[in-house]
Amino acid sequence: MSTSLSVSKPQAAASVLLIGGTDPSGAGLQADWRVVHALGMHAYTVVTAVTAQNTTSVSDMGVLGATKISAQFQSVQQALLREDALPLAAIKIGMLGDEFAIAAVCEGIAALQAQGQPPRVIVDPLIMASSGARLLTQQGENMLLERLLPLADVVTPNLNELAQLTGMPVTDIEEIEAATKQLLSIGVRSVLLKGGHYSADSEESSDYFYSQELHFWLIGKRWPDKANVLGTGCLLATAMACATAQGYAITDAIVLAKTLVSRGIRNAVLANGAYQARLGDIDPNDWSVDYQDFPLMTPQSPETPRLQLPACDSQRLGIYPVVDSVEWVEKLIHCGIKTIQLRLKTDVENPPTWDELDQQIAAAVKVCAGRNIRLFINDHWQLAIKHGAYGIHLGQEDLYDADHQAIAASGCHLGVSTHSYTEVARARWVNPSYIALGPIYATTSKDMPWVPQGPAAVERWVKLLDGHYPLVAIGGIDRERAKALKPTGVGSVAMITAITKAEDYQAATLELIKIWEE
Ligand SMILES: Cc1ncc(COP(=O)(O)OP(=O)(O)O)c(N)n1
Ligand SMILES: Cc1ncsc1CCOP(=O)(O)O
Repeated sequence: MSTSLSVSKPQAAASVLLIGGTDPSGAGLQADWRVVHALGMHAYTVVTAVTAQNTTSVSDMGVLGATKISAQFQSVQQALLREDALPLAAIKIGMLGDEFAIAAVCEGIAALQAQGQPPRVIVDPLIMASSGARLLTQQGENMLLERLLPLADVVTPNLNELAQLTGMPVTDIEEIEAATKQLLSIGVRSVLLKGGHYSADSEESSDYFYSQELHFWLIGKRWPDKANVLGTGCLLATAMACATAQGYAITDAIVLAKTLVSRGIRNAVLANGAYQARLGDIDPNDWSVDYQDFPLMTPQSPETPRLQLPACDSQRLGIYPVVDSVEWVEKLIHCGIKTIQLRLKTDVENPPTWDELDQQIAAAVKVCAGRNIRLFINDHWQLAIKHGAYGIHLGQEDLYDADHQAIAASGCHLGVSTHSYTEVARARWVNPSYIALGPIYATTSKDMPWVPQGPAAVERWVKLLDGHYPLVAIGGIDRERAKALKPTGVGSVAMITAITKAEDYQAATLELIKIWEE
């Protein structure tokens, strides 16, 4: 899996545009609207079709003419010209009905794109209702492929729609992956296949994402007592649109949306013969993400068994210096440090030989031996295993190049860096011994594309992950910031500068330990 993930940049309030058909039983635009409302956002709507349906049949359906659809787009355009308008940051497209509606929608989108910052476009390509009735004409299907899908940032078919759009079989994982790739060949930028790996006896519901740069499976818990919940496809695509409108990168938007769908299904209630998703109260700042709804992400088949890495002896790893020599390891354990990382970064001009790395790692392990020190080795997992270090710390890129089976078999602990919802979902797949969260504050020790997350984010991560993994906050942490982070409940703070560049490293270390243990 490529690691070139885009970076989320939270942005000021923005609006979304919902385009689709109405459904009196609660899916369609009505479901879309509930998501936007639950997230405290503003939605414009363009109605393309009015349906009369319930859970068993579609009894009537009328697609609006192109003039009526265009007139609605013009109203939205005018509203967006107002000075107090919330900028349009995302468009979600659901039911379209026929080729004339699609043509009107394509023109409307082009006009909106020309008017301001182009919004992200998420298309849920509805072709059939679950009752089997067509929601899009055959001509419309051709136009969807030719004109609309190439405008989308993400297309979210279900299995039937993927088969219908590609004409390919989708009965197993290989076929699913091949059909998803095929959609890209007609100009689609990325595909999120909903429920791509699903069987009645599976405990999981897995979606598959594919783009030029990245592919992954997203594995969520299934709620078997809540079967066929209405409108979950609408919910997923709309939640993705809302998240991108809030500044989340596409992959973070997908993780958040999957979480919201799981929450909706878990809390679904039976009404008029069908389960209706219930979102309940949601805090738009953290989407009220609950651990039981949070998915795992992996480039491997969802059938691959998950690793079991050893748990750390404590959920609270304390003050955690990250240092670049054996000498530093020795000096700091004499100050009372119990968790430490040897981070031997390769100097491009003068790279150390394998033997030099081997000697330093062997020496660091020896210094810590018999002292109850958690010594993590950054990056060089083979040497950490060879010398029996307590643990290995890997970033996301190194994580996917490393031999997970070998690490798990070695008994070494594993810490993993994360910077976003996506990376936490990826880290969860390998079941690490701890999760590092960064950068919390701006750092001068490393160039990073990520926006510093701040202490409020640490609080959110603790709320989500505490008790499941020990957590380590890193990035720009000094004495005052350690004090500020303590009330978040995070069990550990890691730092380079505050210790290794301190005028008096011993005083600085003792002070940090005191603050943390007080
Ligand atoms: C405790 C801890 N957290 C994060 C990092 C960063 O690791 P990584 O993403 O691998 O980046 P580099 O350290 O390799 O630059 C860390 N080292 N320790
Ligand atoms: C390696 C790393 N990963 C995230 S922030 C960081 C650097 C932390 O260094 P400092 O404590 O000097 O900001």
